[in-house]
Amino acid sequence: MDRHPTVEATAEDIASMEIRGAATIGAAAAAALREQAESSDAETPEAFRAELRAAARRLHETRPTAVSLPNSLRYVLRRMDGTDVPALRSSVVDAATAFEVRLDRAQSQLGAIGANRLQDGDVVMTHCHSTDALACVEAAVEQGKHVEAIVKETRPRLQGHITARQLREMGVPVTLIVDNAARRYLDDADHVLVGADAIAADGSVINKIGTSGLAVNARERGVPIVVAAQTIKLHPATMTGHTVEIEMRDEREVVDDEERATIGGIEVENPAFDVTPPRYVDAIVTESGQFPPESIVTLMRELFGDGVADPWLDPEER
Ligand SMILES: O=P(O)(O)OC[C@H]1O[C@H](OP(=O)(O)O)[C@H](O)[C@@H]1O
Repeated sequence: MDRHPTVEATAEDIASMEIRGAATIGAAAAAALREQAESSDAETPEAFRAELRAAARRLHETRPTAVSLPNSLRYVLRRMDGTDVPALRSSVVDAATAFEVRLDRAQSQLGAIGANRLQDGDVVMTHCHSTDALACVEAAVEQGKHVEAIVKETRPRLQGHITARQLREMGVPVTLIVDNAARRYLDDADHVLVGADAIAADGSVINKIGTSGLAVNARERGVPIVVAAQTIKLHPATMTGHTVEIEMRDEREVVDDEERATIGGIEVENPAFDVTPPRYVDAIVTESGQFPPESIVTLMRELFGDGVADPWLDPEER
């Protein structure tokens, strides 16, 4: 069997952002590997392993920035073990399921830790849509705290609308603003609360484009910047000096072809993420506790000290 249709569909949905958000992408990738394993008709262990690696490669090539995707694939493929196909299959199924359970548990632990930073009556300003960041607000609300939110709409994909909807479902009063209004409304905010697609070893935060400008403005206004990021957002390759690739997305997300033609010959750039240096970040909240950005490398060494091989590559390519 070649790639399972679910792998292909998941890959397409990640690329088109039908499936989006770093944690959600990681969970979807693990589920797709499980589907591939469950339906595999490989007759030899080698064929099974090759199939799983091919599926992981397809998922890996979809979006380059959120490290939860390779961390998810790594988690599952490293646990692929056995001398026959049934054993290999069940190791992959178990690993994918364990990964999903871990994600859920990590997010609720992180939420409880992040909620401690929020006081009754606080106002948070959000950027984009982060399930990790929202877990902090949800836990605070469940503790009985009244929290309000100023939600940046987040051009060009308007993920702020998802954030606004989910906050309303929690009963949180929401003020939606355009991105350009953020500085004006920072005076009304007690925290900037964002997620992350990747955290580098020096504590830099790679998150939705606009995060770094927001952080600089928040620092100037004296508003603390909190990043909610479970440990699958830690980018192990940055420990050895690799940089994080910033995804450039389709120009038509910024301006459609018709409008562009009326403007005349212009260049359009659409980076999906930017890098916020650690000096603009007050705390990174993970399921293992909260850290000043500069000390996140200690946690990274603990979690990824055993190396960061890419198990989706064929053995001869590694
Ligand atoms: O894992 P959670 O916290 O849900 O999301 C983390 C981050 O993923 C999103 O990226 P995109 O919308 O997929 O480009 C945002 O940048 C968000 O902060």
